[in-house]
Amino acid sequence: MNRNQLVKQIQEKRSFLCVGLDTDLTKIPNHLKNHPNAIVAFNKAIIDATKDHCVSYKINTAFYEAMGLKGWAAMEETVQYIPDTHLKIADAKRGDIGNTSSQYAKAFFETLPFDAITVAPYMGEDSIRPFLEYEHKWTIVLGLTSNKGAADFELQSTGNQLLYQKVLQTVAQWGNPNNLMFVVGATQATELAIIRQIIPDHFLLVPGVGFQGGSLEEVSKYGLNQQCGLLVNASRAIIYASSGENFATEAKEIAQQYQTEMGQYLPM
Ligand SMILES: O=c1ccn([C@@H]2O[C@H](COP(=O)(O)O)[C@@H](O)[C@H]2O)c(=O)[nH]1
Repeated sequence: MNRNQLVKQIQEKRSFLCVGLDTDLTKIPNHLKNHPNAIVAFNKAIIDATKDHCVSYKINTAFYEAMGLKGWAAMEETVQYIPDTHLKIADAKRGDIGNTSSQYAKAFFETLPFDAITVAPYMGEDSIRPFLEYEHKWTIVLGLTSNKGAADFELQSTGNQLLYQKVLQTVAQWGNPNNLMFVVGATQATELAIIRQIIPDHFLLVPGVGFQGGSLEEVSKYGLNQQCGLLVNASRAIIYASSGENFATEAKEIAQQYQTEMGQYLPM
């Protein structure tokens, strides 16, 4: 999916919501637990219920990898079920020496039909370059993450700027706003004004609203650009809105609430 297609989806739906499919067998409703393909059945119901209210789905691969072969199969079936109108993100946080990163890129962009993958920048340009070589695919680089540990390295000073700011400035030169995005946690909304000075045009993937307490209003105030430029992710707040048989209708309700609020903030 290219940038124009993504922006068109956002404009049509008046939503920049990304639903996170962090599906955990221990948390899905009891009536589904004995289903022979429980994770996929749950995910399909969530996708059917939320697809009119979001423009993207983010599969955090950890939840699937933890289940071994069955998990990979569930991930594959899930990503194939997501409509092509929606940006399909693998939240895999990969990155290694060049030839290994090439294999990661092949795994998520060719073997699996993801549009985007999250990548850690710590190993530098050659670890990210193989992902950027794919046309119409997105590399989403960790910038300023939502967790407390962001203070350990990302928020440390390196001369006249913070480490995460140096990452944004440097990595932005390796790609362009049509193939690169950055992760910025919603819990870091106050940094967004500075971030927009460094990377005014890039899309930002913003996790951390809902359970982690980030504010959609603050993120939108400081992070939106002329073409929206934001994908705000919520995982647990949507997929576990109810643990009963009504889980999908409750998930729809929460996704719709995010969509309505997002519509109020969108500039276009
Ligand atoms: O800085 C980061 C980077 C990634 N994540 C991931 O996003 C979701 C958030 O889930 P919620 O349930 O909405 O809190 C999850 O997959 C994280 O691994 C993040 O939270 N922060």
